[in-house]
Amino acid sequence: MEEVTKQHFFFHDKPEHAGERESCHFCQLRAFPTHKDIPVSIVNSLDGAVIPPNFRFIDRMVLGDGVEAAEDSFRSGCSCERDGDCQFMGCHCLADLEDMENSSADEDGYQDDNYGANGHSKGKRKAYAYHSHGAKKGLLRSKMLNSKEPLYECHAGCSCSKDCPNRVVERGRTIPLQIFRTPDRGWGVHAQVAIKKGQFVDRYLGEIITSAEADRRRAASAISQRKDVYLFALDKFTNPESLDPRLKGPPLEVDGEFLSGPTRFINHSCEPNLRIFARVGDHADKHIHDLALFAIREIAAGEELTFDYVDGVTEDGAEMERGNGAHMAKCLSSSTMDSSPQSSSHFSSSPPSPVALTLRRHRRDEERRLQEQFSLGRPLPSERLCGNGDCSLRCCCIYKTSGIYLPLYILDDRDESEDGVLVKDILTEFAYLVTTEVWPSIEKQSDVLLKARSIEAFATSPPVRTAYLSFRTACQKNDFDFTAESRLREALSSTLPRFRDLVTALDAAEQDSQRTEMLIHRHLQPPQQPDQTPSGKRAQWTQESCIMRFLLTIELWRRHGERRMRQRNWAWEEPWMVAELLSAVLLHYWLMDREKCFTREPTRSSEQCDEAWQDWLDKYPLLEDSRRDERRRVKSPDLVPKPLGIIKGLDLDKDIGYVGGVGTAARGPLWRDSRQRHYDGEDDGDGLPQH
Ligand SMILES: C[S@@+](CC[C@H](N)C(=O)[O-])C[C@H]1O[C@@H](n2cnc3c(N)ncnc32)[C@H](O)[C@@H]1O
Repeated sequence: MEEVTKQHFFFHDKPEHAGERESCHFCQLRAFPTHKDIPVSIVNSLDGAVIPPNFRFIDRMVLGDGVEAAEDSFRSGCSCERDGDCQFMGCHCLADLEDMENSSADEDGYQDDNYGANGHSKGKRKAYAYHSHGAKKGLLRSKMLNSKEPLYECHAGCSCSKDCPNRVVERGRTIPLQIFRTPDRGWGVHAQVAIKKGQFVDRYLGEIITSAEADRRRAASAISQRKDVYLFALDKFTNPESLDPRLKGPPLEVDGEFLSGPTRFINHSCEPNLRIFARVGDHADKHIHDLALFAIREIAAGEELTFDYVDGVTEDGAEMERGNGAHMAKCLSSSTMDSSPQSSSHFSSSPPSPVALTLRRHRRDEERRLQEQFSLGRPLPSERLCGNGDCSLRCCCIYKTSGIYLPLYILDDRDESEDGVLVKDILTEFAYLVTTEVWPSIEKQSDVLLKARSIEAFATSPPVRTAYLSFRTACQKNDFDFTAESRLREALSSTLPRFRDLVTALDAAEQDSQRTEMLIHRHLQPPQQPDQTPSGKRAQWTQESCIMRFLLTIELWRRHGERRMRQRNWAWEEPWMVAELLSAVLLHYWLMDREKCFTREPTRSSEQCDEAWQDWLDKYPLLEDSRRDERRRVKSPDLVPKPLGIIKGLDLDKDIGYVGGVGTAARGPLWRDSRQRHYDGEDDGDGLPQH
């Protein structure tokens, strides 16, 4: 404290610091209630520069004209009985969190208290972002540090106490900070105490202004590029499809140039030690979310604090893995490197504002690209499997591949299977053989190719991959033993009749949205099983319900694609055919998985999902409504699959994969029955073979 006061006098003593005396930044800082215990100090031992006289320190966000917080009637908080309950999925504040289905442990070796070593749930699922006990208590978990997920915290509207473990940002800065004069980059910030990896440092404060006002200020600024480094868009939840008009965009921005806290003086680095996170308290205020800075590694006392102003987004719009060499090269090349010996090599010597401008452009391009994806058949994030856009059930949100419902993993193809067979050939061959099995009546080779191509497009699409990962996770969590192929075949074969009936029921309910929604919800969720609980029931997955969920999920996606003319060849005529084909897809994925054809990549950002969609849309362009166009497109060389049998050395039925249909163990696949009936001229009434 004493030292801080000396620095204060150091400033004020000299005549050239008259400006500081007049605006007295230090008086402002001293006025903060926290100043005694966790002061912010200002020190300049290099030159006569003072903090700009028109700058004012603030300790909370200031709402500019036209910016409003949510009305009280929209506010809500959790009603957890004990503070400890605010760490679990049941806490209302965590309701928007991605379901950490696959994530009971993170790379810190962190394991949920309520999960056994094998990851089986013993009770409630822990979901909040911070470590809850031990030396790391209150620090952000590594899983979060590496992600771009927002932080959802408890807040004033909650029933928990101020000591609730999920109020880290709300409790505020705990580290004394010092604004100091750097030799080459104006002011910078350091702490005279060590900071732990995952520790909250402070919020980036400023005036929250409308996007129009931000544009006006940019234009008015003599050097508008410079202005950009103080403006941060609050766009974490911006979504053109949002039902909330405040989140549709363009987003509000925080201007820290004239009103801000000490973090406004933190410089940019390509090798930062801090990262900025969106933090939400009351969900009604997502449009004015906080920007919270956390340490992403251990920081020594006195080390300058820095963050990457563009956080890994490069000029060409790609998001690169942090710490990766390419990211570093791009980050550095976007500004001139200062090679002077006294400056550390990771600081660029010129302001990174051109990158910030590029980022803005990149965001606009990104939005355009997304709109194009939606127009080509990617489902809108607002679409739900059950068809009700207001439905908030997690199971209905598989199309939402950004924000809080970003899948935790992406299923990617390896180049080769364990036995050295090209994975892309396996999928192409699968689609081709299924086509010739199921539709033997298609005679023209070009029509067979077209049909096969559409089956391949369906089977390799992102929603089918996501559904398979959920299936696999559920099987593992519930100890369903499908290690023997025969077991999965048996389970599939006994599920088929019910699934076929469900498809028939969905067809019948086509005009009745309520009944459709009810049918879908019933089959996407675990069924209720008798139990000792007070209600006498407990939701519990069974083998059959897991299979039903997979089949129904991809069936709804098939219907979606068909409706949107994504692939009109996804019209598969009859319920039994749908049931058989979708079962064949599941069995095929399972077999390919067993042969190590896939990798499971942790999702780092929504851009990764966008990429997966883009790859798929590029590979399977939208078929136009006219046959003529389909033919023309399918003739393009990269669209024509290899003709049957030319994939040398690959015999799917024997080596890997599966094309034979599921049906019943005794009678074989349903399509064989149907073909038989077709040849015999037989008709068994409903056109369905009996199981
Ligand atoms: C948000 S301010 C940071 C505080 C600033 N140094 C100051 O004195 O006010 C951003 C400005 O700091 C400077 N700056 C930040 N990081 C820099 C870096 N790595 N190299 C050079 N200048 C940097 C640029 O002038 C930039 O416009």
